[in-house]
Amino acid sequence: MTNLIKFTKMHGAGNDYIYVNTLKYSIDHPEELAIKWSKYHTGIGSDGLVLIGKSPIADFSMRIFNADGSEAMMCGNASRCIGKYLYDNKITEKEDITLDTLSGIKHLHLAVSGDKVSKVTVDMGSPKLEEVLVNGNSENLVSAEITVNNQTYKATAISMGNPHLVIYIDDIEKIDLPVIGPILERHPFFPNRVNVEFAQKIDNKTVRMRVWERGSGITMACGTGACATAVAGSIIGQTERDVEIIMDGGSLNIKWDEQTDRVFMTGEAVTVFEGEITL
Ligand SMILES: N[C@H](CCC[C@H](N)C(=O)O)C(=O)O
Repeated sequence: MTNLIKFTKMHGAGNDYIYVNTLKYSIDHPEELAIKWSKYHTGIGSDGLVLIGKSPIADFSMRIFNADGSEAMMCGNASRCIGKYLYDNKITEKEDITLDTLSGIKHLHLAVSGDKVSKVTVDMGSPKLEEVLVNGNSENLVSAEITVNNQTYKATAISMGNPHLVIYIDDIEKIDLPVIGPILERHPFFPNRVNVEFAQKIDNKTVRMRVWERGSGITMACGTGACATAVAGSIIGQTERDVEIIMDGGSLNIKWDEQTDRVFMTGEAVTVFEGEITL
């Protein structure tokens, strides 16, 4: 029996995922499908697979699988796209939605124009300094030295529900991301691997950032990575708390609220196409 699954390809600032509504189509081996469907030549082509589902504690749930099949705890760009998916497809009429994720419940606020969502703001919660393992001891990295390929960088490790290593440098063009990204992703400090962001301050409110994502490699953008970049920039005194993060595929506004300690991410969400694929 063939089993046809309807999917939607969406992106946020160029970070593209395949979205499946599991309220209608059940998916029991997402790890395998994320690998197969993410391939650009033989699959649909994406940075990973996102499952939208129901939740006993929130309006909806999100699960996200990287292109290598590993499951991520949180995804900023996917959470915005889910807001658009739910509203544009008339699955909800709410403009404020709660989303159950592996890193807790996130709140989405939709900006609607006509009958479609144009932008989404996500309350990404409070950032934490990510604990890393240095010589067997748990430590925080704040502008701390990390050496790869005989080059020493100043790095800050932040958790936005998932782990990020943010490195501010003077000239982002000098970084050979395909070479250094995978080495840092698997640096011994991070036994569970890490998402890697290289950032260059343009001014106090603007940062250029490129990302190597754990499990997916170079992506055009990363929502949690943009949040981590803004938080790290503010902690090490490079930037203000309200910044524009410019990535290869577009930019996101990140506000780290002083009163509540919560990070708010705002940006676009775009539907690219819909299709059907056989399981
Ligand atoms: N692209 C996502 C993050 C995926 C994170 C994933 N690569 C991991 O933590 O393993 C974002 O927009 O936040």
